[in-house]
Amino acid sequence: MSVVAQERAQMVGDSRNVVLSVREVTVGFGDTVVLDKLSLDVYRGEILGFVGASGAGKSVLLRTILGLIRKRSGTITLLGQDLDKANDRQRMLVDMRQGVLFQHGALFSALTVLENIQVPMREYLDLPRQLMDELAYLKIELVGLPRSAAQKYPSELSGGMIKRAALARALALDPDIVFLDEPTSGLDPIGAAEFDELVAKLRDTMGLTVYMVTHDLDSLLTACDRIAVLGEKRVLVEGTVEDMLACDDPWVKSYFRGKRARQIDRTARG
Ligand SMILES: Nc1ncnc2c1ncn2[C@@H]1O[C@H](COP(=O)(O)OP(=O)(O)OP(=O)(O)O)[C@@H](O)[C@H]1O
Repeated sequence: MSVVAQERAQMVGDSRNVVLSVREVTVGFGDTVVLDKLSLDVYRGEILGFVGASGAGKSVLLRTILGLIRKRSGTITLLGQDLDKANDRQRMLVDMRQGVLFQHGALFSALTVLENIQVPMREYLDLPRQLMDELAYLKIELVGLPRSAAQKYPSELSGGMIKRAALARALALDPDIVFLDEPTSGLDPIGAAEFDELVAKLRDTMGLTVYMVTHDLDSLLTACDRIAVLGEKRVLVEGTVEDMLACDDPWVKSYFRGKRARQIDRTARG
C-alpha cells in the first residue's frame, strides 16, 4: 500500500479496510467447476495483481464479482454490501462506486472519446451538458490524454490511447475501486510501464483501490502492492513478491523465478 493510502487508511482508524471480500465462492458451468470455494480480500488503497495460468478462471471470477456470471455458492461483499442481499437501489449505488476497464478497452466505436466517458454519467447522473463536458475533459486530462483526443473516435486512437480513454471512462464517476482486465496487454513495454505509472499515480492521488487481472510480470513486480495467484480453482498464494518467490508451487515458481522475472528484477535493482 502506498504511503498516502496508508495514511488515509489510518485516518479512518483501520489500516486493513476491506473493499472487496470474496468468501468461499464456487462457480461452474454444467459439470465443470471453475472456482471452488475461492476466498480473496482486497484492501482499500492497494493495487492487487491477480494472476494465474491461462484458463484458470481469472475472467470468470471478475465477471462473477461484476454480477455477469451467477455463482453457485459463497458470498461477495463489495464496498460493504453483500451483493446477494442488495436491492436494486443498493446495487446501483455499488455500481456507481466501481469502474471497469475491460480487456481491449471495449469503447463504443460509434461514440467519440468524450461521449464514451459520458456514458456512465448519462446512465447514473442527471447533469447539464456543459457540466458533463467539463467533467469528461477533467478525466481526459487525468489519464494523460491531450484535449484533442476528446473528439476522436476509438478507431482514430493508438492502443495506448484506447487504454487511457477506457480508463477515463472507468473513472467517470470517481469510483472507489476499479477493475482492470489485462490493462497492458497489446502495449509495448514503454507504453505498458507508463500505464502502470498512471495507475499508481491515480491510486496515490485519488486513494483508488485497484483490482488488476494481468499476465504482465512487469506490472506485477513493479506496480502491484500485493499479488494473488489463481490455481487449482482457488487462490493458491497471495502476498508480496517475496511471498511469491518463497512459494513452492511449481507454476508460481516457474512464473516468478523464470528467466523473464530475473531480468525484470535485475533491471529494477539497477
Ligand atoms: N460462459 C462459459 N461457459 C462455459 N465455460 C466457460 C464460460 N466462461 C468461461 N468458461 C470456462 O472457464 C474456464 C476459465 O476461463 P477464464 O476465461 O476465466 O480463464 P482465464 O484465467 O481468464 O484465462 P486467460 O488468462 O486465458 O484469459 C475456461 O475453461 C473456460 O472455458
